[in-house]
Amino acid sequence: MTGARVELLPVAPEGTTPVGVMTVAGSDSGGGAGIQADLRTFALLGLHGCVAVTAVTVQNSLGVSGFQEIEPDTVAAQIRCVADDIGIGAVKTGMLASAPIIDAVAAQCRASGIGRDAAVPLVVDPVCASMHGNQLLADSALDTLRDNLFPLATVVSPNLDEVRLITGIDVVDAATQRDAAKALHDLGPSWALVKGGHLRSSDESPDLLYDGSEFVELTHERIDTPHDHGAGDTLAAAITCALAHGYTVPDAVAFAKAWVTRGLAAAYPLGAGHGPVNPLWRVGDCG
Ligand SMILES: Nc1ncnc2c1ncn2[C@@H]1O[C@H](COP(=O)(O)OP(=O)(O)O)[C@@H](O)[C@H]1O
Ligand SMILES: Cc1ncc(COP(=O)(O)OP(=O)(O)O)c(N)n1
Repeated sequence: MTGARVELLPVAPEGTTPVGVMTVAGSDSGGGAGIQADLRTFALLGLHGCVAVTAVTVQNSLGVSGFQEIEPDTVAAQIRCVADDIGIGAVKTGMLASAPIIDAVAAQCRASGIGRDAAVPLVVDPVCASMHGNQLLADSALDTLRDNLFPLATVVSPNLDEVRLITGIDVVDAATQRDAAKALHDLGPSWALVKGGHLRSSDESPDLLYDGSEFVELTHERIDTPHDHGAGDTLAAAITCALAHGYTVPDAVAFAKAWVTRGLAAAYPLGAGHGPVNPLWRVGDCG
């Protein structure tokens, strides 16, 4: 399957330093989601990707069979040492696993000038579970996520399962998607993005962005594929790249939506389960 042409981000000339971005997320041993998906998108969009590992998952195309968390101080130290030396244009969070890790990340973001009211935009993708339903965030961490991290975010990007856990709203149509965007925005981020990938009732995959006054509807045709592992990570990683290049949030999300749709059109089977969204089409495009 081939996809539509996608607008790309500026690439630094050889030998010059690309714009830097950071992901604060878990490792996926199967390479489909988490840090591995983020770094693929960062690299293929021409950015320098830095990493703060929060957890190491034992995962393949069939699901997550376990994970080991990283010490909260070590997570914060990774952010600090990168921010102090390399500098970053935007930061994304993914799997944060526990309340102590969220607290450490939020405190370090405040200290390093990362967040909605600071110089460096923060994209919070509130990963709660894998696509197979394996839990990736402790239940006890939901309050911490809502109270300590959401108010720091430039944009939050939950899927519909995460919306239900965070706001209690069951999104089933455009009206409830708006209700959810308002409830998420009330938690403090500059923008709330309610992803509609799990709304399977139409030929489209409608996402809704809201900043407290303006709703922006972003929709693309639904790609008919079971290989959508890492779609949320890929979208949030591309938003992060575009923000680092100075895009506004609506423009960054529109760019990222086109990027993830193209990756879904190029998705490939892997193992016995769900294959990943595939930004590797870019490699062929370059050749
Ligand atoms: N089959 C699909 N076709 C087109 N876009 C999709 C499809 N599935 C998901 N998306 C898009 O991919 C992004 C991630 O979507 P979603 O599946 O809702 O989140 P998550 O991967 O976090 O569960 C969103 O922009 C969504 O609209
Ligand atoms: C380490 C890690 N981070 C995030 C995820 C979530 O990805 P996925 O299972 O594809 O679910 P979506 O959020 O994309 O629906 C993961 N599995 N592992």
